[in-house]
Amino acid sequence: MIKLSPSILSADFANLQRDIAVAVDAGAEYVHVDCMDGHFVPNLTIGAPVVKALRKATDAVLDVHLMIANPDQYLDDFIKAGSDIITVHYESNGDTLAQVRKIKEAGVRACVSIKPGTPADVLLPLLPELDMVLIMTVEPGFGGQGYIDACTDKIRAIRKAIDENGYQCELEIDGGAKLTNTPDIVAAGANVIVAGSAVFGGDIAGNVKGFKKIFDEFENNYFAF
Ligand SMILES: O=C(CO)[C@H](O)[C@H](O)COP(=O)(O)O
Repeated sequence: MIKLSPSILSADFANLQRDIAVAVDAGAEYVHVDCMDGHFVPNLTIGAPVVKALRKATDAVLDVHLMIANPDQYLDDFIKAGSDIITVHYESNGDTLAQVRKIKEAGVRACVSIKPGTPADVLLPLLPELDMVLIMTVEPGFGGQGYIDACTDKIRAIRKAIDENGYQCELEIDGGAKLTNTPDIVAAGANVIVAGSAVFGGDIAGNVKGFKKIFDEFENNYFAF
């Protein structure tokens, strides 16, 4: 199943509960929470206290993306805050596999992300243990950037590895997804689409429904054969 994970980085920060409710009521499966520390990326956004507040504000699946230099320092906080999925970056400090295992032992789904300049191969040894993998399709840090086309080959490579080995691992992409390029992104093999500006810029419910329509069309064609 193809899922939408609206990135609240582009939502109204004074009305997160409202904007999340509109997106979820319109059919979004996950809610993507971009946590940035001003070190791993040149932007400072959301910390564990806000995730904790969001946990009280919604029953939606909180898909928490840690763009932080030192996950080991903060993993406990994000686990206790009520994250459903936690993504750590392969490029962050520490032992990525140990971080994945810690997340899973806490009963939280674990995901590892790579930046656009990191080859997909680094994920291959991790895939058997992952609930999800996240291919960044923009340089992490800011919403509203253009999709980097060169990342599509990485989506294809990871989809092939997941399918050939029968791994139970979702494949998420993050950055620059619009209604126009999403058909190609899902055709390449992504099954969780993060979209920020394309969801929260304008009519939130209408935008979510636009993505869902594309997903439905793809699934109907795909399963028709
Ligand atoms: O992680 C992010 C930036 O680091 C954002 O989630 C991502 O860029 C989504 O925003 P948009 O859909 O507007 O590109």
